[in-house]
Amino acid sequence: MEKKIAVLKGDGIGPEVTDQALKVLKAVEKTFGHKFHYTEALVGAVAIDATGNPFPEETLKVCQSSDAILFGAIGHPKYDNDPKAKVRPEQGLLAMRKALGLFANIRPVNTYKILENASPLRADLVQNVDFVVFRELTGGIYFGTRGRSEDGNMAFDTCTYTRDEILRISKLAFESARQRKNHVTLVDKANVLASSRLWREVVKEYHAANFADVTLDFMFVDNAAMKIIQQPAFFDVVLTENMFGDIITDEASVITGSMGMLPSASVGSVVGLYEPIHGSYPEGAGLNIANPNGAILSAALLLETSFGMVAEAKAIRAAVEKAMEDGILTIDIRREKPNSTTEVGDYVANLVAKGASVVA
Ligand SMILES: NC(=O)C1=CN([C@@H]2O[C@H](COP(=O)(O)OP(=O)(O)OC[C@H]3O[C@@H](n4cnc5c(N)ncnc54)[C@H](O)[C@@H]3O)[C@@H](O)[C@H]2O)C=CC1
Ligand SMILES: CC(C)CC(=O)C(=O)O
Ligand SMILES: [Mg+2]
Repeated sequence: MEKKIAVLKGDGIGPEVTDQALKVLKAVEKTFGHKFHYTEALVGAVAIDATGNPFPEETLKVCQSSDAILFGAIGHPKYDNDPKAKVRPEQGLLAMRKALGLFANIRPVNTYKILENASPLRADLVQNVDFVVFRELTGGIYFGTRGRSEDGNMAFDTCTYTRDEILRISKLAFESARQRKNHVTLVDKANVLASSRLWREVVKEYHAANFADVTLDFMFVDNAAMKIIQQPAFFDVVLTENMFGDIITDEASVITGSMGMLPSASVGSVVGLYEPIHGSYPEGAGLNIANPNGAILSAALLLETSFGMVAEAKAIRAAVEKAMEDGILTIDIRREKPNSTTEVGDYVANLVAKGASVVA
């Protein structure tokens, strides 16, 4: 049966990188004999401009009636630079995650031999880095009560978590560890925060009762930020709350050579959403310079996770790697004679179109 994909390109470089992922999905359709149906919908600043709402009802409906969602990025400097803006693109992103129940954001961090020299870290530290961050996505400080005093001199944000919110993502992280190196690190700030102490308590109990065969350790987030640079190969599965996961995955992305390389899958009970971890990179928008690999690899995650198309996902990943080995690299990776966003998309799509056997 024809699979339905909602396409939410968003703002800035979002449309440019999503277009490359779409090219690659179309190549998959051809090569593997599938038929996908794409429906575009608005989110972010473009949605505010068109409707006044960063996540319009119509977009929610499109998402709910799709089998998977491909998302670009949102965000625009006209809102970033206006602290008094009443409606912001980011509200659309958060509303979408909440409305679709996307409680787990899964961000794989793996390095490529060909990119070892693009990393700010020494090659010996980068080798064999392969970990995955399970970031809680619909709780914590991004969703807590916030406010500002009437005189404007005080502001607050609150971080809350419930036992159930911690349990459901912990289950996914431990299950993933069993398929990997059997090692989970809970990253928190339990020496200071009550919410982190609840995370520790719940994860410890849950581990002992259900996943005692998995190695579990605990690390304060400031230490984790250091360890990701000092010894990134230490990590296998990182389990953490919303804001810590947001911050440490941007940090981790540069180990691979560029922020533009990392894909992610957001899952819950309704429909999966797939997006590169980066934002709308406004300075790069319209210049055809952004690295589309994070978006393309997000399409691979979509096929694998939402459609169970493992060979197709493998073909995309192999094509991305082969393109880089063939020297097809955007300016974030190679400053001399870089390739454009569209050149990378065309090259990867071509490799996939040449046939699964060529690249798999
Ligand atoms: N999921 C989303 O839609 C996200 C949206 N944002 C929004 O994006 C806007 C810009 O935020 P920033 O903090 O500048 O984060 P950003 O992720 O957009 O860009 C940070 C830096 O990363 C690099 N970069 C990002 N994507 C790249 C790509 N595909 N290829 C090459 N280099 C890339 C660029 O050097 C850029 O200056 C803001 O409005 C922010 O709120 C930020 C993060 C996530
Ligand atoms: C609006 C932010 C929470 C988006 C972000 O930085 C992310 O999801 O990585
Ligand atoms: Mg982020």
